[in-house]
Amino acid sequence: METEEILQELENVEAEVRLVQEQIKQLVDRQDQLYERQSELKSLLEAFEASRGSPIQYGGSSSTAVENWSGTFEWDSRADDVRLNVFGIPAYRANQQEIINAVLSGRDVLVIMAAGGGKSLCYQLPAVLREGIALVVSPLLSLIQDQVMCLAALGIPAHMLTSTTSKEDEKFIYKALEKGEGELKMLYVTPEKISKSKRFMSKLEKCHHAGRLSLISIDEAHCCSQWGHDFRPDYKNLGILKTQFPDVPMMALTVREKSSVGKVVIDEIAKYIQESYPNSESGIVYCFSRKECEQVAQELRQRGISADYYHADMDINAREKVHMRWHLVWGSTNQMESGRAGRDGLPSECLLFFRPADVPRQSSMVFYENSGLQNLYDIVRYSQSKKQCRRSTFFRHFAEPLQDCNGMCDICAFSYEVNEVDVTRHAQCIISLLQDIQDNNQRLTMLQLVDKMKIKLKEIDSDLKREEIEQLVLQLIIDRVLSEEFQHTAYSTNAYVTIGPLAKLVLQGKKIIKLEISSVQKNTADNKKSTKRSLTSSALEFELDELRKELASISGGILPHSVLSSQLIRLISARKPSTMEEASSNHLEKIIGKLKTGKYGSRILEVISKCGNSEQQHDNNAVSKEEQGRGARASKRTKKEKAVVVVDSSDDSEV
Ligand SMILES: Nc1ncnc2c1ncn2[C@@H]1O[C@H](COP(=O)(O)OP(=O)(O)OP(=O)(O)O)[C@@H](O)[C@H]1O
Ligand SMILES: [Mg+2]
Repeated sequence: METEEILQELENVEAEVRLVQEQIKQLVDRQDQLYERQSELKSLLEAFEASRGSPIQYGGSSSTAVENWSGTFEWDSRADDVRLNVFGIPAYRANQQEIINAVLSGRDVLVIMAAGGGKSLCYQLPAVLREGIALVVSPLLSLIQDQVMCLAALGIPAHMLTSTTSKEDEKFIYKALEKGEGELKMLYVTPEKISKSKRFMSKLEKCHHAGRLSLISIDEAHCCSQWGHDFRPDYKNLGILKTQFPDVPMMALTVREKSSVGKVVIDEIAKYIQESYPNSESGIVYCFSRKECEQVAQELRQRGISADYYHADMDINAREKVHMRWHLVWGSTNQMESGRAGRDGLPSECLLFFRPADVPRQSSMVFYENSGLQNLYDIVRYSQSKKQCRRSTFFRHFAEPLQDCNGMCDICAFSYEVNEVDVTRHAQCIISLLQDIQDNNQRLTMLQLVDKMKIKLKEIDSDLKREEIEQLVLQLIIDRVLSEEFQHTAYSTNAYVTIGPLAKLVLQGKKIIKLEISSVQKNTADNKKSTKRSLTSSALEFELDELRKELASISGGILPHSVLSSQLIRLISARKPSTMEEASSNHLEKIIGKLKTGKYGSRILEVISKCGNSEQQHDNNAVSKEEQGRGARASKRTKKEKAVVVVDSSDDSEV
């Protein structure tokens, strides 16, 4: 062989070695990811077993014994006292007490709870009750600051050790860890601190060695998943904490995607059917998919409603059987054509359950249809509107002469108090966030964008609720400030949110964005009292909201919801306590606890009495509004004679 030939072949062989090495690296990475996903799925299964109370058999071994954490424990009264009188929280939400009991019993706990579900209390309350210092790992500075400020406002000595911590604070913290000097109950760090700072880890070891490390909590634990959009490499190294401190109870907390058929919606539908149609009238309910039909029909049967499902995948005999027995049938269809009820000309009722999170599911199915997206966005505008009479929208859409609605739609029948809130700066925030994401060649689905905005909006001191952020993103899409972009994968089509043609006008302040927010729950027509309460409470709620903003700024810049949560505002408005302490059964301390009563009680009572005086005024208005609404509803309800159709939408081909 000539030298050239040898050299040539050597070059080819080396090039191939490099290629094979690259492929091996990719396969090893892929293997890591798969191992990661495997352990995630196993822990999700265990959590699911725990929540169902029965082990799930699958390929791997699984036999999780589920202890009963909702029993009584020696710390119950202390925990109740701290929950009410320190955190100002009147009652536990679902699963919180069980989680807290498991942690206080020294167990490691994986908490999978919906966004806004109340995960923080699950580690903050045990931290207060246990001796020593609780360590909390959280991925975002803004989240850490928010929690440390809230805790400080409650008198709980909490500190953060991050890149922004001053030398002096750092010294104080290290002394508290190492020697137990100074007041430190909760220490918040970012995952980087654990994986990069040897000095910190040595202090933490000394703290543990002295028996002062009470609890370790990993918040936003989904950041350890390489599959998620929030993946944080430093989260992958947090396992070191369990290795180093095996006897310290450890919690990982994350957010479960809301189930495709929310339990809350099912409860609402069941309640509506049982209350509105108690005499077993028949009706049809349309769902988004065949799977949801089966799911929801089953859920309703569990609530005592005789329901069955009916869709194109069933064989003809099964369909025939269900059709003959028709009482309440779930049809699978698309949601957009709601309102097919009453085609026989008789009075009927139609209920459309709409939530913004449904839209990406729909848009990824219709985007390639001729004017599919436009039709969908028209329905979204119709569903989101809190001011536009629903029937007039239909008349206009079908170019029919406008007729008087006479209270036949919810907008005309119930008097919402709708505020048009200027959310231009929120919109600008969303656009710049998307700009950053796109500059990093990333993309966000609507729900991922909402998750990120929830955190970001706290920085601009906005307490827009999650559903209002979802509503805003949708409105920006409809107004072409944002757009949807679709990408096919092997299994599905994903809808992403990108910057739209009119974004620039918003950034330049040339386009104002307003959001319709109904500040008053629609006042049910059940009785004058509830109308009075809802109208009066709207004024009282508004005043209390103003008060919490004022008190928050006085108390050193904590966030308004740390002074009074929206739920506490609603409770106070509903109960209108007249005294602070035990003088009467309905006293403020019972609602917001000792600490908040001591700090804010007199101001709150002042606002209640001020609003109470103007209540008379509201009464008169409320009664007259109620009479009008009641009259309209009366005429509508008497008109309903026969079968009820509770329709989510319709598609003849499948029913
Ligand atoms: N049992 C309760 N009753 C009333 N309010 C509660 C309760 N538990 C928590 N909260 C309040 O609910 C709000 C959300 O709680 P928290 O921030 O802990 O939710 P989260 O589950 O961490 O949400 P996210 O997933 O968005 O981080 C807070 O204002 C908190 O004070
Ligand atoms: Mg949280």
